[in-house]
Amino acid sequence: MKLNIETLKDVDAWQKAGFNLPKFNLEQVKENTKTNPNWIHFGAGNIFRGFIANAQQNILNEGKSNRGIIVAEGFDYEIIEKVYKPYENLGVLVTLKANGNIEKTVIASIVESLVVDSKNEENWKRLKEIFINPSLQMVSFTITEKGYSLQNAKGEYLYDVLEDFNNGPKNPVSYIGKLAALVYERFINGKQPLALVSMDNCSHNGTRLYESVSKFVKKWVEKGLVEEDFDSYINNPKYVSFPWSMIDKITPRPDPSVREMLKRDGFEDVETVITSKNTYIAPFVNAEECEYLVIEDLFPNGRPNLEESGIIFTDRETVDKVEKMKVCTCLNPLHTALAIYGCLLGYTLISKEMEASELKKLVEKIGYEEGLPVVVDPEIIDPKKFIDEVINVRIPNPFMPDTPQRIATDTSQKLKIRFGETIKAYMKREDLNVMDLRFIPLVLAGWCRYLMGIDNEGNEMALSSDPLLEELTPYVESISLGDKGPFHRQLKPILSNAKIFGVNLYEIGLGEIVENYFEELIASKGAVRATLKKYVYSEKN
Ligand SMILES: NC(=O)C1=CN([C@@H]2O[C@H](COP(=O)(O)OP(=O)(O)OC[C@H]3O[C@@H](n4cnc5c(N)ncnc54)[C@H](O)[C@@H]3O)[C@@H](O)[C@H]2O)C=CC1
Ligand SMILES: O=P(O)(O)OC[C@H]1O[C@](O)(CO)[C@@H](O)[C@@H]1O
Repeated sequence: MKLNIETLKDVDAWQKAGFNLPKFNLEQVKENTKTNPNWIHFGAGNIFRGFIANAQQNILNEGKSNRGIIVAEGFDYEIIEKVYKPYENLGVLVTLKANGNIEKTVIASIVESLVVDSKNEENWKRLKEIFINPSLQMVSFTITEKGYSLQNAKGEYLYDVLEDFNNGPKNPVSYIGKLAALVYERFINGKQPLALVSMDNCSHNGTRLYESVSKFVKKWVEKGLVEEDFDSYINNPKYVSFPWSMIDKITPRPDPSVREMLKRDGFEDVETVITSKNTYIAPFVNAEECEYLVIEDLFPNGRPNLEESGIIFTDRETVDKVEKMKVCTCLNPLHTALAIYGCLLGYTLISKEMEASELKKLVEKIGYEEGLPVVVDPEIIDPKKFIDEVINVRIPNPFMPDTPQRIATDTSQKLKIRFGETIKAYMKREDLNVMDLRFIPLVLAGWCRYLMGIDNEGNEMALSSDPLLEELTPYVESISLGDKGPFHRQLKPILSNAKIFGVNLYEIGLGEIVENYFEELIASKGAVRATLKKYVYSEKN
């Protein structure tokens, strides 16, 4: 079976092969969207197809909407050329459920795909047409955290950004410059309202997007390249809003095992493309079943009725709390603990780690015993239920091809939020004592052990990319398995760095505890697992 609109007409063949098909009139929805678009999404990658487009498809299937989504790709044009156009914007979502069931759904809610390239006359003209249409309500984004940056790591403006600052909205080349130019079109064509909704995984994402867009607006106004009022338009939420959101659905890259399964089911269009910009994308997406999307309800021109597909609309404070609940306590600290110890113990699947009772116990201790007492409770989602689902359903899902090595990427940037917030909360609370924390320090010691680049068996181990590796690994490189402590001299520069942990661990008394764990973790080959077992099963704990 090939993936295109024509083959979908052979309903029997698809259904026999176990695929769910769209239950709406594709041509009609396409036509409605063309004339009255209400939603355009920037970032044509996996999470968009695996979560967001599926949400709209559910609503269309139930007859509760008559319009689809237009997708726009402004960074990696190859995605559109190789994975959207050849399949007429269709895709297959493979949902890998924790009970082993696999659901295959043909997604047809994306009705048009465009490259955001001001040199591509046809697409640029169409984008302008969409942006000036009063019916447009929402522009959403999944463009990674990098997508919002106007500067490089040294804090210098990128070349494309500087070009656009100087040239104004005429022929923009930078990502946010192109977006700002399209919003300007809307401004000069009737000042219609609009919501720009970041759905990326960064804290306070709406503000991140606002800051980038408003930088362009300010520069252009300063240089007299746009009407002065454009600034007030962008800064008035009655016209343009930048809601915050929290998104959660583990969506790994297209996996070879899923590709083989689809092939066996007779689906022919399975090849993964690795684009020259390093996007891993295929006509199918594989993802877990569980998903959360919580969006601040701030839509000056109305919004798509996504609540019909389980998406939660609420106030900004609640979005913030949900994000903190997930990132500081209920999901990401557990992920990072499994990433560090998983790499050290030679695992290549997160789910496999959960079969080792000492690792499962470790995350239970971190989540339930150390995290939950200080969790930020968003009220709309019960933290205990959320963490139960993470520990019992999501992370152990044996069908999810997710790896500790992927999650170990950039650990130095993640520890502050994932563990530092809990440490700080213990320090603030009178009824809690930071010195009672045992398992968070064990993870931090595990990370110092990880930085040695030697696994539990004493073999060299590749470290996942991280901007601080070059700075930190030299501190521990002279240490060998079996060395005796103290290791204060070597570990102090790491453990005292408040930029990494959110606090100087020595100042609060945890530095020495981490050092002691570290000494046990390097005692011999096999000491990593032995130390874990010793502490997670100890009576005291
Ligand atoms: N995959 C996942 O499990 C989850 C992803 N997310 C969020 O979605 C983002 C994208 O994830 P996927 O779609 O799965 O990744 P992907 O690799 O499939 O697609 C990445 C998308 O971002 C664009 N992009 C990459 N670098 C860019 C840049 N410098 N400027 C502008 N656009 C750029 C690409 O062109 C592509 O559209 C993540 O970074 C995260 O913020 C959120 C929750 C889960
Ligand atoms: O540790 P990282 O790299 O942020 O990845 C965490 C994973 O879990 C999630 O937070 C789940 O939504 C995803 O963003 C990602 O797949």
